[in-house]
Amino acid sequence: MMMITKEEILNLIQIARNSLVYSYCPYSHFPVACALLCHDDTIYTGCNVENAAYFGSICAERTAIVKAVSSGHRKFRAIAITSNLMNDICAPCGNCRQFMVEFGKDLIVILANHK
Ligand SMILES: O=c1ccn([C@H]2C[C@H](O)[C@@H](CO)O2)c(=O)[nH]1
Ligand SMILES: [Zn+2]
Repeated sequence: MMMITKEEILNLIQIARNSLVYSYCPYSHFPVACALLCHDDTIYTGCNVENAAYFGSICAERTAIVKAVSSGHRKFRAIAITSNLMNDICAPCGNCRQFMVEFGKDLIVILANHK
């Protein structure tokens, strides 16, 4: 079983929250961001990047995974996902869940509200 410390969790959530400002979401007006912790402790951030062809939009989670994989990382420990919702969490879509499980079934998924 993969382990993660409380400090690592809080750090990932903070980094994800800090990346919300980069979200490009002129169509949904729903900013989502995340922080992906690699096996070697490298962290990649991601945000949703939308497109006028809405189904061409990419979610925050896949942005981070694609950044990491295209930089040589394939083993991940955890991902923290957040949005601008003060009192609710944002759950990853099916496409992103498929992307996550592709690289390991024991990824720790942290869903955080906005501070
Ligand atoms: O877990 C999620 C859920 C939604 N979105 C994005 C996709 C789209 O840009 C917007 C509205 O669904 O939020 C993400 O990035 N991650
Ligand atoms: Zn998604």
